[in-house]
This record gives sequence, structure tokens and C-alpha cells, in this order.
Amino acid sequence: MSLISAERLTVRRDGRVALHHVSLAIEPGEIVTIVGPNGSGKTTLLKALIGAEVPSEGRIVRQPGLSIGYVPQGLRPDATLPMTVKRFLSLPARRSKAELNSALEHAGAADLADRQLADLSGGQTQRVLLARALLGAPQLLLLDEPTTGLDQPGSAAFYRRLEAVRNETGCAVLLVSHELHVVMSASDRVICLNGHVCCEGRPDAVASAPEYRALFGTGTGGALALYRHEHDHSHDHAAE
Ligand SMILES: Nc1ncnc2c1ncn2[C@@H]1O[C@H](COP(=O)(O)OP(=O)(O)OP(=O)(O)O)[C@@H](O)[C@H]1O
Repeated sequence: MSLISAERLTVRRDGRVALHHVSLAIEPGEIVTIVGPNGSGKTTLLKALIGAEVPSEGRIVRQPGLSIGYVPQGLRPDATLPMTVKRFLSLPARRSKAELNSALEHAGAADLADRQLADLSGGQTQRVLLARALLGAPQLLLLDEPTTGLDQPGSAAFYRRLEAVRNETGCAVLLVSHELHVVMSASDRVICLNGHVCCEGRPDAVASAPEYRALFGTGTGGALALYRHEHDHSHDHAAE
């Protein structure tokens, strides 16, 4: 059974169709990226998957007891609050030391535990938010544009961290991103959304699909190839 699946999901907002007959399934341990233009329904889809958006048609099927970690779009802890990272992770529920350390470790943020939230850089903040989503050892991580505001090396490092989390914990990752060339090479599967699923598949297949090129042009193909060339690790199923 898939961890979670959407079956012919339609979501209307203010009388407009945000998602139309979207079907997808996420399997254990895979990294799937949703790409699509602004307003194409990416955030709506993630919200529907966590149950925060009620579909007018179709349904979501979750594996019984499925635990989900979610990083919403644009979440920024209030930088004016004097609070350490450790304290932030213990709100609203107190967490055991072992749980905190494990989440921080997986997120590559172990060195940040005693730092003030307000003093963190953008990349460090993203790792802390990842640690927060990892509390409770979720089977599925949902991240909505988690690298907004990071430069390209920062984004690439964040996606490598996500791969490490997947490899270490076995959780599946479903994320939304605009950084096509960086994120696509770190994904097992890419879903191109524009209100409906335009195309999906392995990153190289999607990058050359006519539907994808109609939305994003051909420029990212070159960047994708360049990034692959610099890839310093391998995947079982990496495209050669
Ligand atoms: N709270 C809301 N109320 C009404 N309509 C909304 C609301 N939020 C989003 N929409 C509409 O739903 C559609 C899908 O929006 P959504 O935020 O899911 O797109 P997105 O692909 O995540 O966009 P972006 O890349 O800009 O974040 C858009 O037409 C948007 O205007």
C-alpha cells in the first residue's frame, strides 16, 4: 500500500478550480518533487494531503496511522522572541532530550541547539524547521518551498540533507520547489502541476517532456545536465 494517495482530487476555491482530477501516490522512502508555475495548486495539493483543504471531488487515502511532518510555505519563527532552538522545538509539546537530539542530528542542526532563533541564517533556520518536522519520526515529510531565500549552493546543500534524512530514516519526502534544476536531480520522481498533472516521471524524462517545456521552456535542461555532472553521490536509480 502507498503511504498516501490522492484519487481524482478536485479542489475549488472561491468558485475557481485550484486542482482538477489530480491523482498521485507516494511510496515509502521516495523523494518526489512537485513543480509548477505560481498559482498552479502546489500548496493547495499539500494542504489537501494533510487534510487542511477539503476536496469537492475525489479522495485522499492514507496508510493507517500515517505520521506526517509538515513545513508550510514561508514559515518563519518570530525573530523578535528571545528563544533558543531547543526551546522552539519543545513548543507546544515537551520533547525528550533523545527525541530533540535525534531530530537535530538528522536535520544537520545539532550544533544549533543552544543558539537563539533570531541569530540564525536563512539556511540554518531551514534546518531547524526541518528538525521540527522530523520530531516524532514521521514516515512522510511534506515541505512547501523549503529553500526560499537560500542561494543556489545553500539550496543544493539543503536538498542533499533531505536525501540523507531519507537514507537514514527511510521516510518519504514530498516537496514543492521552484528551483527546477537543483531539485530535480535530487528527486526520484517529479510531478509537474498546472491545476492538473501535466506530466510526471523521472527528472530527465520530465525535463524533456513537451508539457514541461511548454511551461518552463528548455533552459533548465542545460542546467540540469550541469548539475548532474557535478553530482558527488549516486542513487540506485539515477539516470545516467
Ligand atoms: N486562501 C485562498 N482563498 C482563495 N483562493 C486561494 C487561496 N489560496 C490560494 N488560492 C487560489 O488557489 C489557486 C492555487 O493556489 P496555490 O497557492 O495552491 O498555488 P501554488 O502553486 O502553491 O502557487 P505559488 O507557486 O505562487 O506558491 C490559485 O488560483 C490561488 O489564487
